[in-house]
Amino acid sequence: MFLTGILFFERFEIDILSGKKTITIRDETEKNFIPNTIVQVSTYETGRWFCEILIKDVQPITYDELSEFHAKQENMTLEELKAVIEEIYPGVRDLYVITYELLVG
Ligand SMILES: CC(=O)Nc1ccn([C@@H]2O[C@H](CO)[C@@H](O)[C@H]2O)c(=O)n1
Repeated sequence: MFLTGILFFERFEIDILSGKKTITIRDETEKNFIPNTIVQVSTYETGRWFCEILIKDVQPITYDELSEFHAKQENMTLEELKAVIEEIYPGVRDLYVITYELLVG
């Protein structure tokens, strides 16, 4: 089955709603998003809904392939992005870049 909802840490909500953060990087448990489908977005902490996104693309990537290009789309430096991913997914090297467009905020 494909995924129709996604959770984000509250600390990223403002960046998502302002359009500064246009990708998320997830592990294989969250790779089953389908391009051109709408996904409901809620906070990880309390499950509070805060927007809808349109999935544009899902592409596999390894941790070592992450670049300034991805960091810019996360509104972070590459060092910050790698630290965040290492914190959320310690030791995971096979990841997925999910590109999305904000629909309702
Ligand atoms: C709530 C939960 O289960 N998982 C995640 C996993 C990732 N992310 C964010 O995606 C980007 C790359 O990983 C970074 O901006 C992360 O902080 C998130 O907000 N929540």
